[in-house]
Formats: sequence, C-alpha cells, structure tokens
Amino acid sequence: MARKFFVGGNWKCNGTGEEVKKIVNTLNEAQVPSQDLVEVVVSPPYVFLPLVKSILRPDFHVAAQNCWVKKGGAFTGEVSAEMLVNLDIPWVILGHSERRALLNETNEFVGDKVAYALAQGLKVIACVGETLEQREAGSTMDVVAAQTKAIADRVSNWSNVVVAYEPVWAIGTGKVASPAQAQEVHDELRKWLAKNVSADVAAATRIIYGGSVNGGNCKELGGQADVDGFLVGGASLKPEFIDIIKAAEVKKSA
Ligand SMILES: O=C(CO)COP(=O)(O)O
Repeated sequence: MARKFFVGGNWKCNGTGEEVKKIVNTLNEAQVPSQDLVEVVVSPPYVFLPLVKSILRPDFHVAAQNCWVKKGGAFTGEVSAEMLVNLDIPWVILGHSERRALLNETNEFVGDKVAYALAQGLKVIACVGETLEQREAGSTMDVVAAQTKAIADRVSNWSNVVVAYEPVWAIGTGKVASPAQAQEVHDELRKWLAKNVSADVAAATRIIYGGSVNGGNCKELGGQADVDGFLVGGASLKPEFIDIIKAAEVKKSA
C-alpha cells in the first residue's frame, strides 16, 4: 500500500485571531491536490484550535501542538488528550524538539505521551531528531533510534502514528537538510522500524521531514523515496505552504 503524502503546518506560538483567520482564508481558497494524494493538517496554538476547526475547509484537519501525558486533573496549564477528543481535534504533535530542549521532555516522557494520546483515539505526529553536536559526533542514528525506541516500547499499533524527522540544526535556521541527508535518515529509520517493530509497520508508516522546508526546496526533498511529506514551521504561516502541499504531486510520477 502506498503511503499517502502528509503535509503538516506547525504554527508554533504565533498569531493573533486576525492573523489566524487570514491564514485559514488563504488555505481555504487554495487549489491543492485531492485528499487521495495528500493529507493536510495544520496545528495552531491551543487557544485558536476551536476557531480554526470551525472555519477551516473540511478536507484539511487540525492538530494540537502538545497534550498532557495522562488523564486531566490537577495539572495547571495543561490540556489533556481527552479534551482534544472532546473538541473533535483529531491530531496532536508530540515530542517536538523545542519541547524536548526547552521543557526538558525526555524520550520516556514523550513515549508515555504518545501511548496515552493514541489510547484516547488521537492520531500522533511524533517528532525525533538530532542536534548539530550529535550529528557532528556521528551519533545521529543512535539518537533518533533511542527516541523512536521509547515510543516503540510503549506502542503496539502504529496505524495512527506519523514520524517526523526534524534535525534540530535545521529548525528555524534556514539550514535545510540536503535531500540526500534527509533520505539517509528516513531510510535508516524505516530499517529500524522493520527490525524492531515489523516489516508491515515499516512499509506503512509515514516518515515526514521537518526543518526549514519551503516552497523552493520541497519538491526535491519530497521526491526522495522515503520522504513521505513534511512538518513545516515558518513557511506554514505563509502562502507558500500551498506550494509545499502541491509537492505531493512529485509522488504521482514516482
Ligand atoms: O519545527 C519545525 C516544524 O515542526 C520546522 O520549523 P521551520 O520550518 O521553521 O524550520
């Protein structure tokens, strides 16, 4: 079964109500390939989720940028997976490197979150990726494998998981991984899944790339055999996000 191209827009901690409406209007008016070819998910900050969900075109979906690791309760400032389900938010991004680095989320904590969110019925975009230091030390695959293992140890059904490979050195830096660098890690990750989970999971799981993806580099990246789409930060706030969605067309001729 072919893996459907997946394009996620991670808006991070950006936007006013007015700006959010403007972005959604631009998306709503865009001509993009059909849902059969590409799955599009945008991830606004929590406070804008209901607004975006209510005005976004029905063929695009929404994701939260995080959720709590277990059932809600006395956890001030957190939002639970149950609440997202209650609001009909289908997706959640977990383990983003900004949260790992700035909020000290460990591999195990991220693994627990992924397992809990899946158990509540959410679909998960699970992020992994190495720092520049780790890449230069030659430990990229060890780091990414350890992050993926913490998820694999806790999750048996991968059908609602998309893995986002986001090298930290490429995030928000304008320094994109070369298509060959991205393909190399995606290929290794797929092999890791085949060996440690199953051949079926490895073949079916989408592995998307994130880190300075833009309208100019998306086609070449998307043309790599094991790159199944993108998680886009900065460019997802701009009209060029539409060009990135259209990069799904490269798989048609592949
Ligand atoms: O972190 C990212 C997506 O989650 C990537 O961010 P940029 O596209 O801004 O580099």
